[in-house]
Amino acid sequence: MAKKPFLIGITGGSGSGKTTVSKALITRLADNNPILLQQDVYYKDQSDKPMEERMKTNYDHPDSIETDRFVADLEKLIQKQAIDTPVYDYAEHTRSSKTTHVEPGDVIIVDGVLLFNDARVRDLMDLKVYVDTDDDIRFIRRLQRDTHERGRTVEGVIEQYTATVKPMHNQFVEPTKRYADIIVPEGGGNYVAIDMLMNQAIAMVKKEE
Ligand SMILES: Nc1ncnc2c1ncn2[C@@H]1O[C@H](COP(=O)(O)OP(=O)(O)O)[C@@H](O)[C@H]1O
Ligand SMILES: Nc1ccn([C@@H]2O[C@H](COP(=O)(O)O)[C@@H](O)[C@H]2O)c(=O)n1
Repeated sequence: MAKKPFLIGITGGSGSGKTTVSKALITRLADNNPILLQQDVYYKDQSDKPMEERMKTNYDHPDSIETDRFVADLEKLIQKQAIDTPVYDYAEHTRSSKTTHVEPGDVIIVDGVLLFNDARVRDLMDLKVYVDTDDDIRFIRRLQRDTHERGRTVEGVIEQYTATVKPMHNQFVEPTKRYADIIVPEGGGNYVAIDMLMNQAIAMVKKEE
């Protein structure tokens, strides 16, 4: 029987450094067949809605994610089956018509802002990590990233952050810190924590062999 993959879930507020940590782990675990799955690609399709309506969606509420499909895909990867994930377009606030084919791996790294919100998702994780970065640093990073990479204006980022991102963070993200096995301060720059996570993943993969 194929060995069970080791699943690491990485959550934390928007701009905390989840993706940076996840990608650093993928690089360090290159010899252990790692794959990355981002919860963001499971934001619900809104292609049937006009842009004006899409811009009003609360993307920091758990209802904005297609969690049933996300759970089903995670379960398939754990059973060593390949999946086809949606591709998300932040500038258009919806999915593109493409999909990404993902082959199963021995280490599965999953990152997402609302990752520990659903008990079904939490229960699939072997190691749960919360990246903990100050709100003001997260906001500055988000402002820079969203204006450079996600097609947003400065005014739009500030408005969205105040209206939904911050209140939903306090309601749905920060409280899930209590589910974490490990809390990583400052994210991407914390090489000690990233190396510890890498060593734990390698040890668990070897144990399963
Ligand atoms: N330690 C760091 N120092 C400076 N910039 C960082 C650091 N970690 C992440 N960033 C930058 O901040 C932005 C958000 O980081 P990212 O890893 O995408 O966060 P998240 O996935 O939690 O939203 C990115 O542009 C990234 O390059
Ligand atoms: N159409 C969308 C979809 C999501 N967002 C924001 O993305 C954030 C999560 O991604 P991070 O990489 O920052 O963790 C989340 O806070 C949503 O507000 C968006 O702006 N537009």
